[in-house]
Amino acid sequence: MRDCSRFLSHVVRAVMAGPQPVVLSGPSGAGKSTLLKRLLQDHEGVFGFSVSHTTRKPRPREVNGKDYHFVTREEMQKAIDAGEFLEYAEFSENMYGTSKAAVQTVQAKNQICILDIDMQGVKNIKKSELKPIYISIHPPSAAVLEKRLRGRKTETEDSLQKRLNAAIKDMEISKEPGLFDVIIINDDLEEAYSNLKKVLQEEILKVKQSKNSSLKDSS
Ligand SMILES: Nc1nc2c(ncn2[C@@H]2O[C@H](COP(=O)(O)OP(=O)(O)O)[C@@H](O)[C@H]2O)c(=O)[nH]1
Ligand SMILES: Nc1ncnc2c1ncn2[C@@H]1O[C@H](COP(=O)(O)OP(=O)(O)O)[C@@H](O)[C@H]1O
Repeated sequence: MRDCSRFLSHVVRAVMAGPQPVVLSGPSGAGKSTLLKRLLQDHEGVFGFSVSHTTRKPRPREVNGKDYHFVTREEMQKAIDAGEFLEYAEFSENMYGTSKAAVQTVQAKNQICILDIDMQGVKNIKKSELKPIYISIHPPSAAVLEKRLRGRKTETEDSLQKRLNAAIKDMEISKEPGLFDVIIINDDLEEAYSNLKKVLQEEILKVKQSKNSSLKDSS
């Protein structure tokens, strides 16, 4: 009986939490933002981006509250100390973190929550209750990654080198069995996007069906 109620409480929690979240990881410059922006645009109302906090400076065209919550190190540390973060990490001399509120905001809308996080974030989320689908986006080679990062024109030589060093380490770690559910090579963008959609097809369908049935219920 106790087992049964425990099982039911798991089910209730799973239903209340909404669709299964998605973690997109992979080296800086692999194409995570490009792919996820497209996913969000093409599936309006299905996906919601978990807006992280960071201490790095905004890039041109980045919007506070949409791309990131841009904060000072003091503000971020205070919020971490107050237990407001699901995970956080130091990357290339800046802090990054997923607040509990960022994920809850998306889940409250019954959308698939997408987290764009680094490898330390992946390892910490593994210890949490979130249970997402783990996807790693890889470039076809280190040389292509460097070319793309340089082409993006967002980095100084110093931050570019830090990203490339982290990339080499992270791509090795991501081959660890069981760490990622899927690794997608982003060589041709169309092909990578189509592979990403295939992996998420089932969850997309579930969200669309649940939205349709709640529309019918309310009419
Ligand atoms: N752990 C963790 N990593 C994050 C978070 N937000 C972003 N990142 C990662 O931080 C790294 C740097 O991100 P960013 O400065 O936007 O550079 P970009 O990846 O080169 O566009 C990337 O690997 C992101 O996936 C977060 O909330 N938590
Ligand atoms: N398949 C691809 N082919 C060529 N360029 C790409 C491809 N995917 C992404 N890019 C470019 O590479 C750069 C890095 O992509 P971005 O999405 O910013 O990576 P990330 O978010 O993983 O750091 C951007 O300038 C983007 O336009």
